[in-house]
Amino acid sequence: MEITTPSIEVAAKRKKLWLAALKPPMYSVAIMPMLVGSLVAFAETQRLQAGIFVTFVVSAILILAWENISNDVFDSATGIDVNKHHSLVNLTGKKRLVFAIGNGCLGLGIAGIIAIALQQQDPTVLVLILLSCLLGYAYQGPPFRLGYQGLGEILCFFAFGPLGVGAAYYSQTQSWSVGSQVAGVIIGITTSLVLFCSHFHQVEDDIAAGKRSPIVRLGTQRGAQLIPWLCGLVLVLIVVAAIGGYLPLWSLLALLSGISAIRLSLQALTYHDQPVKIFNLKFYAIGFHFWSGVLLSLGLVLPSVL
Ligand SMILES: C/C(=C\COP(=O)(O)OP(=O)(O)O)CCC[C@H](C)CCC[C@H](C)CCCC(C)C
Ligand SMILES: O=C(O)C1=CC(=O)c2ccccc2C1=O
Repeated sequence: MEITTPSIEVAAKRKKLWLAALKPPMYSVAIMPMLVGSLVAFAETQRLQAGIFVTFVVSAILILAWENISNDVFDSATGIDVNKHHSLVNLTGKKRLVFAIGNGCLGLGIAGIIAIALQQQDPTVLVLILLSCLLGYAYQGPPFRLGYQGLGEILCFFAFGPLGVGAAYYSQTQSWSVGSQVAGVIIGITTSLVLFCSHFHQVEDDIAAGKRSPIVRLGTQRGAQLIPWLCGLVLVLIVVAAIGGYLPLWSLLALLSGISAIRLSLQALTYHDQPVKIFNLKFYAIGFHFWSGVLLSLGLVLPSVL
């Protein structure tokens, strides 16, 4: 039998809390719009500006870090995070420092986007990303706090979808295309699905803090029933985009993510009203987001390399 001392247990628990606070898997939602938008440009033009791509990915990660760090600060003011032990504010007890670090991330992220805009002598990308950040602030910051009204998924759709993917495409081509916007809609829906799935285990805390998340509004059962329909919509859009010629036929590879969609739907339908079992639903949704995005990306690259 393994003997563990209390201090080792405490350290392991603390490490777990820090990992939960920093949410490493979540950063795939920042990378995917950049990857897909840039690869739609590559599929259409056979060119990829690697420096711009890397700068954009790093900036997107920094901007998402700001969103998450400042989320803990704003939520500490409403009392919604009292039971959230992995809130950065609860973990450190240093609200001002946490806020300053978050704002530092935002500053660095925007600096990267400004560098792209300056290199291209074109402010379009900067305007699109500033708009995304504005939506991100409106989600959680005063006086808006639109996430508390259940509007987060709509903001999330536009920020990561048409705006995020559109900005990545524009940074490569300095033009627009229907294909990139169709890809934007697909990424927008899968990203909003992650946010939607993050509410199931928080219904009680949300009601107590006056947050009317979509799951508080719909109830967990109807919320769970919506998930297969949203996954199905994504898969239908992939078929329509590929058959309609907006994306390469190889994009149909992304249909394989249907396996993740089935796992996600089954988990939601089975455990929707059991917080202890449903707390990790958002990671199932990240799985669907990840595989649909990666396989779509593969489908965008393969026609040029085969
Ligand atoms: C912070 C977000 C969700 C967390 O919400 P919640 O308060 O329920 O979570 P906790 O339970 O952990 O407290 C995500 C909010 C997303 C937002 C609507 C849109 C963000 C836009 C980004 C700032 C823009 C990113 C640009 C880019 C990568 C294209
Ligand atoms: O902590 C979370 O639950 C989320 C964090 C986050 O950055 C994000 C971004 C886009 C969609 C959903 C989410 C979260 O759910």
